[in-house]
Amino acid sequence: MEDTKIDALRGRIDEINQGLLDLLSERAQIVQEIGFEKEKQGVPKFDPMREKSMLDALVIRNTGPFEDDTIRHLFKQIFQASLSLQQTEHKKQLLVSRKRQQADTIIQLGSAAIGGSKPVMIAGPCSVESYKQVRAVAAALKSAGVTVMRGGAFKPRTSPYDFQGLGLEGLQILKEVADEFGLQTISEIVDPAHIETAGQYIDVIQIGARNMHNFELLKAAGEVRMPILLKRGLSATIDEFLHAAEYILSRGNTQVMLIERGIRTYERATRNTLDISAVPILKQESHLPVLVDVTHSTGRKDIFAPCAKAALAAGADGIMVEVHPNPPTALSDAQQQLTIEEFNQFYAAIQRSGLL
Ligand SMILES: O=C(O)C(=O)C[C@]1(C(=O)O)C=C[C@@H](O)C=C1
Repeated sequence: MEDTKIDALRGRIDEINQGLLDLLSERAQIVQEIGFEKEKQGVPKFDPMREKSMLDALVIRNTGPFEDDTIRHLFKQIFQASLSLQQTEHKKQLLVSRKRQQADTIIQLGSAAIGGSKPVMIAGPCSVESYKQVRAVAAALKSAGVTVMRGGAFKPRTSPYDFQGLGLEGLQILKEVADEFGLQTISEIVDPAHIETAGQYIDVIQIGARNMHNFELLKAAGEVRMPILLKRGLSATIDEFLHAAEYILSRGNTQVMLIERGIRTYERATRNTLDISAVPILKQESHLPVLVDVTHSTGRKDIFAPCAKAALAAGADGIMVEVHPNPPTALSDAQQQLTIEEFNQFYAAIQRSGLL
């Protein structure tokens, strides 16, 4: 007898659930429309004042049996779900989003197609120190078959007393050596005023981890029509990283490569923590090429090779590593740069793995 009563009540609850679901879905569609409108007008999605006035109106009309606080809590959940619906829609609209562009972006750098079917190796000294030093690395890369060289001319360092780079002279050295060996070059630019002129000397502008949130620099990088290598900020979430890339694409420069370089965590066994999961997530969420910098993420030569293999196995489009003819004398990152011989061994090990 009792069971029949519960069954009947449950039957009514099932009907109410259906009614609530229909209403929630209808509400969600309206929320999406508001979201599109806000997107067009550039208005923030979250509107705490509107939420507060809705909650106040609801508790005034609340006749129980739920407490006012419970009503507030339940509706706050609905608002939160609505907000994240608007944000998911917003993400799909991003130019960097895989939802917006299915096909992989491929960046042609001489003979290397970054983001194409074959991953690439990018190597070079941390800092450009002299013509002789860069030339020695370039010759080694050339004979190993590596065609893209990195080298820092402007060096944003933690301490203002550390070597700050050769600046323009460093870019000139890179150009001279790249022309001689037929290499493509990547170098960091830190000042929006240098973005225009960088194209005369280098093939790819790098925006460093410390500048990932420098929006004026990102905007300037969006104005040029040359490839940009954007490093993930030290404490940047994947979402923030993608939005930084969006700044560049939104200005019309679609040639952007992302590079995971380790994030700051409590772990001290490595210089930073290589966020390997960022690789497949970025590949899923975005059509842009994704590279991994094994030098800065780990800071440990002894684990470069396994970490590079892990990155490639996770879907990375390339690896970046630092090489110096004589690391102990290097003006920056002396501890973590490979000698030319170590680089050759490292590169051979990666090639033997069949991942590159
Ligand atoms: O009214 C809005 O502006 C909405 O975006 C809708 C809505 C809601 O779910 O009612 C969603 C998020 C905002 O924080 C406020 C309200």
